[in-house]
Amino acid sequence: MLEIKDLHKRFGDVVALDGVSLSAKPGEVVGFVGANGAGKTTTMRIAMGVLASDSGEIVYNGTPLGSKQRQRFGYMPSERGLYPKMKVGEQIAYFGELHGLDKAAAKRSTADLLEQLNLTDRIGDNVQDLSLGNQQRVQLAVSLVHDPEALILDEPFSGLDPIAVDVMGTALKDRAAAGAPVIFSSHQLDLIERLCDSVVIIGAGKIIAAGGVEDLKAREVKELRIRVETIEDLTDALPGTVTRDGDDYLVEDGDSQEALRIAAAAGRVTHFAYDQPTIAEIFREAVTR
Ligand SMILES: Nc1ncnc2c1ncn2[C@@H]1O[C@H](COP(=O)(O)OP(=O)(O)OP(=O)(O)O)[C@@H](O)[C@H]1O
Repeated sequence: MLEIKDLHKRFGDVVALDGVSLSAKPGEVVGFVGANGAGKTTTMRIAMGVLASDSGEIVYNGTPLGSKQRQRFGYMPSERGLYPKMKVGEQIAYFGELHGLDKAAAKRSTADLLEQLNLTDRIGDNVQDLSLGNQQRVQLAVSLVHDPEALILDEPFSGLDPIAVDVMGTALKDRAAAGAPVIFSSHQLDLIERLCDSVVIIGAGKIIAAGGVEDLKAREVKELRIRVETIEDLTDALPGTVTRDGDDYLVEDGDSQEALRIAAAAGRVTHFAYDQPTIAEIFREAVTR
């Protein structure tokens, strides 16, 4: 388990982090979201030892995270960090060796990743000759080449086309399925909803909401949505405050069993469930609270 505990960080007068804590269990994919300047990059840099905190600690499997263990982590920094004039294959293998793989293992892992990321035919190209999206795939390969125990990725999906998003998403899910805790930041909340087990929302250096994706959604259920095959208008008949959304009835503050009885008496009920908010709605609600 990777635990980021009570981080504080100032840059001069700017309080960047004011008691930030979050954690990821083995196999858990955690989405880290927040407005621009909220503190995501600062948190991830501190977790990876690139930046020192003023206070707080990073704990991995019960003990403070040391540099040797960090070497076994995979990290995608926001500023990226590829050598533009180095060939794709050589570059990925080079980073593998830097993280402790022998030459043969680094080569093998590079070939596997290039295939997984649909980059095999670019193996001999200089990184600078690739599109930005493909450079990002190489960056992901660099962070995965040593079969990392944990992943910390700063906006790995920014600027990717939908196919590349799927490739990247699958790569992250595979790594989590192999037992790695995965934390990544993103502004693409639909992706967070699709890929993550948990979400942590940061606002102005503080955690403002956190929890399992399903739990967060269930906690803030909205209206009861009813679809019924009938030519009758049930707006006045249904209990509580009733509004229409297309052919659907949205019932707020009404007794659900009574609503079901009335709907079923009018016709065949084809949908009867509480609407759940999207992660994007939960985020907007949390940051404006
Ligand atoms: N090196 C630095 N020097 C001074 N201030 C900094 C530095 N790095 C970050 N900050 C400030 O710390 C705060 C948090 O920034 P951070 O980059 O962590 O936010 P973020 O959530 O990653 O934002 P974004 O979504 O825009 O990438 C901001 O107010 C930022 O201006």
